[in-house]
Amino acid sequence: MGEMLGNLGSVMAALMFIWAMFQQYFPHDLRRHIEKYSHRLMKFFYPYIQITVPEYGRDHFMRNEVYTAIETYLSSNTAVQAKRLKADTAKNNQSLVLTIDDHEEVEDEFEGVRLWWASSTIIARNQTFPFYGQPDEKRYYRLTFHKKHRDLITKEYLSHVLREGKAINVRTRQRKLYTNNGSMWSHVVFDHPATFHTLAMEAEKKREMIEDLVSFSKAEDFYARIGKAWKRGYLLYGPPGTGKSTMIAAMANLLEYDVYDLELTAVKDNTELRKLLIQTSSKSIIVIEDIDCSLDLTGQRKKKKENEAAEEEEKDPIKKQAKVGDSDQGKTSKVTLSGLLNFIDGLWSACKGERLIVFTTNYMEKLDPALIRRGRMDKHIELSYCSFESFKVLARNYLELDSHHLFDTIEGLLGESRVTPADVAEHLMPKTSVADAETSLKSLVQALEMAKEEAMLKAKEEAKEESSARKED
Ligand SMILES: Nc1ncnc2c1ncn2[C@@H]1O[C@H](COP(=O)(O)OP(=O)(O)OP(=O)(O)O)[C@@H](O)[C@H]1O
Ligand SMILES: [Mg+2]
Repeated sequence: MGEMLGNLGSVMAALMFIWAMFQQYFPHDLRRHIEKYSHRLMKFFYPYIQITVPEYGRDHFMRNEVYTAIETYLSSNTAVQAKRLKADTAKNNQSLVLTIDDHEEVEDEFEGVRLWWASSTIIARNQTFPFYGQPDEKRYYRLTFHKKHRDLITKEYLSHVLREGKAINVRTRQRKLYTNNGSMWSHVVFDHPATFHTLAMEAEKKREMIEDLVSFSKAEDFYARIGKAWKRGYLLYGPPGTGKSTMIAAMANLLEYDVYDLELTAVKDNTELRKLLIQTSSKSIIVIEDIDCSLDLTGQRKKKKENEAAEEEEKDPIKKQAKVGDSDQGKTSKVTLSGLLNFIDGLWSACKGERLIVFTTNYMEKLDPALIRRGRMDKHIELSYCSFESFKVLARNYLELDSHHLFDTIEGLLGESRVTPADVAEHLMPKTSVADAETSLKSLVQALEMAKEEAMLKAKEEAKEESSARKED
């Protein structure tokens, strides 16, 4: 079949050449007639249908998504048949990707129906200046199948190929960590090793979190049905060193999402912020760390003052006249909380695809109520001081220990002191190459005893201050 198609291909190429000559030298009407009859003739003798998928879309800038999906599908399903393959490395990756080479043909089968894929190129010259234009290589895939299977192939097979290709692309892609520099994102490969397995947190809380994330990632139809954008907001709060950033990495690893670490202080104004958010891709987590520090939370108060001033100006026509021209600049000079929230709730939701948005803070109480009101951030997650359960996760990670005679002492001490998982992790980290688990645990016990004493002293002082304040009253 392949050979037959190959011969047919050469005949077609010859015909095309003759046709090009005709186009140049024959009058328009005659050309149209010949075109019509040649197509009819083709239909009669040639029982196959061909579908062509070019590498680049009409705008020539964006690589055709369908082409990419087909390329991936063919590399993993049928490339073994091809005798000539193209080898390339995946972007930023060491692994080798094999795709079928130009003018190579492979066969595929779908529900008992055979079909053929060929990869080809055409050299197109710049038509306006044929002598000066650079030859422009256009690559495309051509699918050939018998016309009696038209419905099966165009409806079911093609969507099967796209689905498969896209799924493989998602599985094998290198994930990225984006950071913003003004209104531009730049990225590095995201390679954080944190997982929910290594995250020190109560098992029940962890399970709930994983379920929430996984069901979100699978809920495309649900979100479409209820008419809500496929987005979910998390607010992670807790003291420094309790694992907020670590949890974000674990979330990204669990769902295989990219991470956009949005530094709001580097964003000039709400317009720039919108630009950045629109550029984010689907399957990503947008992170704003320390939201209380990076946002102009006084925005509202400032605005109020501005409004009062504006009212005064309204009353005073001379002042109003003087202000004309610069009134707009003041309003957009900074990213404001309302700018951020309006965009997240509003227009940005129209961007296709799933996205998580995560805010972190050390001070829940400092946050503007507008930010934490229910329905805005879907989930509030507290990461707190190290519990015994969390400690056990760390002991397993760092020391490969499930039990030890010091565990009971540690459990008691953890209940009476406030240390973060980061502090605990520091003591479990082997300091020398000969350090053993016993030494690490002993150093942790010492640290916990000190923390307990400090906590007791602090509590005493606070009680003293309180009683003296009461006496003064
Ligand atoms: N819950 C945890 N599980 C595992 N490791 C943790 C946890 N919390 C902290 N750590 C360890 O402590 C280090 C610091 O934690 P992390 O950066 O996640 O804290 P954070 O809550 O983001 O702090 P900050 O508020 O200062 O940003 C991590 O690199 C990790 O090794
Ligand atoms: Mg952090």
